[in-house]
Amino acid sequence: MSRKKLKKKEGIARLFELAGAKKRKLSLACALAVLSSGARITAFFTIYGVVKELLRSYGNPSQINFNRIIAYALITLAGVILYGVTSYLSSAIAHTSAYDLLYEIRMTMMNKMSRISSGYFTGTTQGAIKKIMSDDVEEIEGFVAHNLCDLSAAVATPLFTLVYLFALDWRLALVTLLPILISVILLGSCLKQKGKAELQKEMHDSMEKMTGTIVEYIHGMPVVKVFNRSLSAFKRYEDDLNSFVDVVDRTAKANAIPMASYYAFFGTQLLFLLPASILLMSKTTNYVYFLPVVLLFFLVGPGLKEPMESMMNMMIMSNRIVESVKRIDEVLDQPEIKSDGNQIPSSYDVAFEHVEFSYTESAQTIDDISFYAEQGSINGIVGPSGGGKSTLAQLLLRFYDIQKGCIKIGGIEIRQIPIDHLMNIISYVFQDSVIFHDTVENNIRMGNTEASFESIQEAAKNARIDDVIRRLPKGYQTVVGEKNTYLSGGEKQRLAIARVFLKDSPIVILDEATAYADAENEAKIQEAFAKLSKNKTVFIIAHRLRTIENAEHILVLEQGKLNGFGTHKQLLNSCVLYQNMVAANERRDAWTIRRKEQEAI
Ligand SMILES: Nc1ncnc2c1ncn2[C@@H]1O[C@H](COP(=O)(O)OP(=O)(O)OP(=O)(O)O)[C@@H](O)[C@H]1O
Repeated sequence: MSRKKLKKKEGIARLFELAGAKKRKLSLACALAVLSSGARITAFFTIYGVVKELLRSYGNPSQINFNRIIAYALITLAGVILYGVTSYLSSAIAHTSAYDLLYEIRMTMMNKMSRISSGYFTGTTQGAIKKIMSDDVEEIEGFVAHNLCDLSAAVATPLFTLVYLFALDWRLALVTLLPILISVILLGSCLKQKGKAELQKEMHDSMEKMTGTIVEYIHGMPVVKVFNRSLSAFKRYEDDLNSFVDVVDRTAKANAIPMASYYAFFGTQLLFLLPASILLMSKTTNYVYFLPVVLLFFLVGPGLKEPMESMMNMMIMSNRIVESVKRIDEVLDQPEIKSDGNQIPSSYDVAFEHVEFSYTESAQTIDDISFYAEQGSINGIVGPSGGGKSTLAQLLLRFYDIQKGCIKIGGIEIRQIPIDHLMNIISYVFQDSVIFHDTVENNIRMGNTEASFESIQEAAKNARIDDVIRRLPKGYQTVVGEKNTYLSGGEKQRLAIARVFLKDSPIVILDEATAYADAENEAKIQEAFAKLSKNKTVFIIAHRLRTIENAEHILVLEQGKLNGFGTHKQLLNSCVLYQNMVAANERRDAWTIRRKEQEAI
């Protein structure tokens, strides 16, 4: 499917496109629904045939053609059976297709999200994505499972009926159609009303905002509790809820008059049919032909109300899913991080050449940075908070694309390296390691899905976490976060280091965590990391300068600029900022020692 082609389609047409290979199944369900609607109305016409036959032989029963009546009875029976079978099959296929579609859309979106720039996933978009992935996709699933086939049937039933009625008597058919036409025009004007699409969009925006606030409220619950801000945090949710109620209220008001007139006209066929039939009857000479026709119109005319009504409801529903499909497309249309070439580096030295990057137009986060790190070297990145350390490291992984300069690995510009390969040759241990709600084994296996259990254990031993895992209730099969099996921050980081051992990539980035700085854990992380660093190009974002004293190079970053570059010794002689940082570190260590001495007295 070409993206160009996808962009042109909207609503139901786009839904079929999203269904991919499953769209044939979906079309089959709709075709069966149309067939079932045809079968459903057969009885009306066979009854008409029987009445006509009986009237033709009125006063002379011997003239009745019983074979014809039996044929009508058999057609009616066949219609009933066909209706039962086709409507069952249509509903069953629609339900399975709906779940297939749900799966397809969610997988396409998950896939897409793994290729979108990290810059897209800010606080606000997280709530929106949650709404799209759950609410909008569910709405589409509901529409496909319950409404799409009904819509096909609702269109087909009145269509079949009207064609037949026109064939019988075009004048009465026109009279039957008149109130329906008036209602449809009223409803059409209601749906196409100026500002209707905006109102629909406003409703979705408002729901998105509400979901975002709930997600943020739940994520921030510990902070809310500690600062006793439950009421004010809840107030924001209440405000969002109120604006949602306001949009719903305005939508209801905008619909009130057209919808009321629509319902008033709908189903008034008898009002029109009665005078028209009396008029036509007064002019006919052939009662035997005309009476069953009038009877059929009286029988079928008001019956048109039900399928037409569901058709209108379906149209309103399909109008709603247009917005849901649009929102899914907004995510699917996000630009992807793509590689411009297919070059594979054969060595793993890293070079930054006049690199510039900013998140926003107002501030330069990385400002003209150049440095060279040899293959197998250990490189510390230090500097005041907010200086751009994490950003610099993330640029190597193309979490964001730089605006000026270039970054090379093994002499190849990283844009020229296939993105999957780039991810394979770099490992990143984040400050706050993300551990998934899964077994410990599977959490480590993320580093290499093909790995044997023995190599997973080996990686855990190297990361100094094997003993902790063994103490868990089910060892490596324990699901993290379930039944009170939690890991501490430091343990989580060691589990993340185990992943990196298993991945065994030639370039490693460690974002050192300050939060888990107890002596025992720090020593364990250092031990694990020293082992991991052998023969790899390593970047350590360090908060404790001790960690990187022996590094080949230390980059000192301040407000996005490279303030100093060299070894610990070189920087002590040449970089004032580094000297100050070392002095501050020493004061902190001395204070810690003094405090320990006081505690010991
Ligand atoms: N996703 C983002 N969008 C906009 N600005 C951001 C984003 N992430 C970071 N920044 C800003 O970029 C600057 C550098 O942040 P970065 O996290 O790289 O600094 P850091 O040196 O790693 O800080 P710390 O030592 O506190 O972790 C900061 O001013 C920060 O506010």
